[in-house]
Amino acid sequence: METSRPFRLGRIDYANAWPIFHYFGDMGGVEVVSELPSSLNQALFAEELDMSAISSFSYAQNADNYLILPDLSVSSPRRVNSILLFLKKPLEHVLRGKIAVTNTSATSVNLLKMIMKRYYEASPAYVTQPPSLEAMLADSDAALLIGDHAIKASWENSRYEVLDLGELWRNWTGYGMTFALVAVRKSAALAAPATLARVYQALWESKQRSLVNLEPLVRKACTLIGGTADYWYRYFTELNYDFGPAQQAGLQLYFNLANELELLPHKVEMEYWTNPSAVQVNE
Ligand SMILES: C=C(O[C@@H]1C=C(C(=O)O)C=C[C@H]1O)C(=O)O
Repeated sequence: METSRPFRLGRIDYANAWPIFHYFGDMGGVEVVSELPSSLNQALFAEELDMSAISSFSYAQNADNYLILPDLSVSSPRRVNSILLFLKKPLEHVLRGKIAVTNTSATSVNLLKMIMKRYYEASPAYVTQPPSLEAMLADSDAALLIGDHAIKASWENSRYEVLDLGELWRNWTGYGMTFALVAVRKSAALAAPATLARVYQALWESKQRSLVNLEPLVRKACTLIGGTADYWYRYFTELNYDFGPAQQAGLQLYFNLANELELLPHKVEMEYWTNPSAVQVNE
């Protein structure tokens, strides 16, 4: 018997995760919490959530206690369009200077550190700040923003040169990058297997339905965030929501590099939840 306590599911409050959640309606016994990635990372770790979309870096930090939900992610094979480094000074100066990074991210901040260290062979200073471009650039040479904050800042500040971290990673490694995964705490998976299976099925169906017809998401984005329909069609199309062999290989490389650079204290072996209702029984 599962307990009567609601199953708590975390949803990333950025457009990049909409396909996974857009059609996830009310479900008995499930409470949805909508937050920015760093808050969700913390809440899942603190056991305030049972399952959540989280930064892939946060999965790696807690891989012993979490399982990955298969075939769901926020990834980009090439440019991501919303993980952007805004340069106030020329790049040569930034490489020796100071970068302000958003306090809403875990994956992208560490990705930036890897790119700086290994791709540019540079060691700039970092300072963490709330995601407000002008305040960040007041005292730094460049600023990293993610999600809707990055998108809006890119529309409003065309005077800055902008580097797309998805594109840099791809040019450097030849791989795509996975920024977010959906993870469940192992103890929650044991305590509520049937609810978990229902939630997973609904998230997976939301993804499929969203990608078959992007129009409702595009319209919602134009209304809530702004921009043109063309922008949002391209945005959702250039992102990828699968977690197949290609995405897994890119993310494993990221985890290995994070460990080599001591951003992660241990190696990571990805472990998956398997859907009991999908298991074929041979009679
Ligand atoms: C694609 C993006 O990925 C996001 C980046 C995250 C991070 O850097 O920790 C976390 C969740 C993702 O939704 C984005 O913000 O644009």
